[in-house]
Amino acid sequence: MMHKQDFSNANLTRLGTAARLNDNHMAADEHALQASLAAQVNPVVCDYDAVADVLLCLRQPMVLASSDGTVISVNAAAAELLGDDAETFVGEHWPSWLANPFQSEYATLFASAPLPRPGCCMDSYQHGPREMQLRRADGHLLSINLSLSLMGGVLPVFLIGIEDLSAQKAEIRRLSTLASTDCLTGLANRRSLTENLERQWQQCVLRRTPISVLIVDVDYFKQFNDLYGHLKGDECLRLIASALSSALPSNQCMAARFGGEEFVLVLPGFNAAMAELVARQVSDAIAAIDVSALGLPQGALITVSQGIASESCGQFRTADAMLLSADTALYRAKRDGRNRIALSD
Ligand SMILES: Nc1nc2c(ncn2[C@@H]2O[C@H](COP(=O)(O)OP(=O)(O)OP(=O)(O)O)[C@@H](O)[C@H]2O)c(=O)[nH]1
Repeated sequence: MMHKQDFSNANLTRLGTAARLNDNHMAADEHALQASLAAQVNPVVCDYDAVADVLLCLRQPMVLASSDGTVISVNAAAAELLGDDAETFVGEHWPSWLANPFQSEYATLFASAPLPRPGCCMDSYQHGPREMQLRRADGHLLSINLSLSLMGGVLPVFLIGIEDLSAQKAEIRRLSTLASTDCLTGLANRRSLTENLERQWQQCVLRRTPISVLIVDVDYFKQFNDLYGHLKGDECLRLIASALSSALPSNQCMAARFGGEEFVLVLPGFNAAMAELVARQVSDAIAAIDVSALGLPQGALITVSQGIASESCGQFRTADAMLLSADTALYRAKRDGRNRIALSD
């Protein structure tokens, strides 16, 4: 994975020594470039020995690299993050640790020129945290923030600060799942439904493809609760949710809990006839629920009523209008006796 450079000073973790050795071989124009660089960055000549010592003491993952990107020193925290002993990484070209596009960006920046190139934007060489991915020694990708600091002086070096973002990312994922999921059934919640429906609506209108919504409402659910108790009612809603998921015809379609004992299916690309077929599959999946698994007597029935509305040639001006029309159709299905499917006019 790592691109090892022939770094002849690899064992010279004392930067002062490295600086002196390199300094002897430096061409006159490189001196000139360094001088101009030092003037831009920090005119004070750095004590590299002290820098290296401080770096090793820091608890934050830090790497010290020469101006061509070769790693000179890795502290214990950085080694742990990279996934191997610190010495393993000395001599490597640090941009090779990164996933693209940052690997290419930094590799180009640091590979050819022994110094930061004159005229190149200084922000490329020193910047605050930038989010990217780093490949650990075991191949796993890690989300990180990388900060780059250029220390100008006799021999410019780079301090690379790394912050592991995995825990933060995992927490964001957890919270975002919580914010979009209905906690009882595990389906998408109403907030997520509203966002998804609006997005799908916009896309379908733009592509001139149909879109349908299906509202599914459990019949006589108050009676169910009264007869078998609220907890059984909760279990029943979970089984219904799983039946709805199983009836979804594609990954683009979504099942959500609208509220109470009401659910909505969003069917992008589906016209009225196709949506009706899905509604029939929903009825079949609900009829197939094993009531004995709920501890209900044989013969106990769970049924749903469904209302469908479809947009294919400008019937509705908004997604909400389509949803309202599906609700009106659902009301008709209830009024006409329940356990049936009604299409909007
Ligand atoms: N167990 C349980 N019951 C719920 C939940 N949310 C809503 N309900 C119940 O669902 C029932 C809905 O009753 P109604 O609106 O009268 O509807 P219904 O009895 O299904 O009658 P129709 O829809 O006309 O067939 C109420 O008794 C609510 O308490 C829930 O999360 N769990």
